[in-house]
Amino acid sequence: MAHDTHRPMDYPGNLIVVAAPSGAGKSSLVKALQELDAHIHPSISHTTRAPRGQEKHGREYFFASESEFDAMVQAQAFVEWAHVHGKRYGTSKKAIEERIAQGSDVILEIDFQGALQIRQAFANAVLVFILPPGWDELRSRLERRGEDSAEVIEMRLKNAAIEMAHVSKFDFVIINELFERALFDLKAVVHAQRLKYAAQRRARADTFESLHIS
Ligand SMILES: Nc1ncnc2c1ncn2[C@@H]1O[C@H](COP(=O)(O)OP(=O)(O)OP(=O)(O)O)[C@@H](O)[C@H]1O
Ligand SMILES: Nc1nc2c(ncn2[C@@H]2O[C@H](COP(=O)(O)O)[C@@H](O)[C@H]2O)c(=O)[nH]1
Repeated sequence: MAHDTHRPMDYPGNLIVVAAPSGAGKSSLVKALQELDAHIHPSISHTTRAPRGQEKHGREYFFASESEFDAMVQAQAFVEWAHVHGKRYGTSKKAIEERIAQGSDVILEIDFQGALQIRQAFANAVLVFILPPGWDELRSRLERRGEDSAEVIEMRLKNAAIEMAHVSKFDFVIINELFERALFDLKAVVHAQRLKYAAQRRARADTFESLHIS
């Protein structure tokens, strides 16, 4: 939906994409991961939904009006964007490109549509899907969180079934039943991604060196 640019991914930083049905626990896991790992930086998305609770502009999201969001779409400012739960959400180029170009790892918490757009633009991004242990638990997490109306919770549960139908397109699936276990699994994915691409970048550097190309 966002754009059709395909680029070779040769930035020194890694992109980690985490998608999940609303309430599965991705924000909680990503926050815990960031506390353990100073090299991971969050991508702050833009959204047309209203702030809830203690959310602050520029911290959880950049809250945008429909016309501001339209202007960004027109200006091709997004690497991906999608309609999610009746609102629009998007990742700006600014949110990620500078960081990965400087060698930082950036983590995106986005829906499956956005995740698949990121894969088109950044072939080396790793896509992780977080599953809740079951429907009843997903509902009770949304209810216990207490941030959304009953109507919004129903819509999010309905959309969860659509999201879950795309799980096979992801590189890794983590079941967030025991929080610490799921966090351990997410850390393992990040480490594996770093090792994989560090090795590839080294191999490429060696190849260039042996060909005397700098
Ligand atoms: N393993 C877990 N066991 C029990 N509760 C959990 C677990 N993981 C997260 N939660 C709780 O479930 C609720 C939803 O979690 P969270 O807000 O992280 O979900 P989310 O996937 O980021 O949702 P959204 O996409 O709507 O932002 C929160 O109240 C959180 O504390
Ligand atoms: N495609 C994108 N999806 C996004 C982005 N940021 C968040 N999201 C998705 O929205 C839902 C709902 O979030 P909430 O904060 O309103 O609960 C979330 O589950 C993500 O899947 C984005 O930049 N692009």
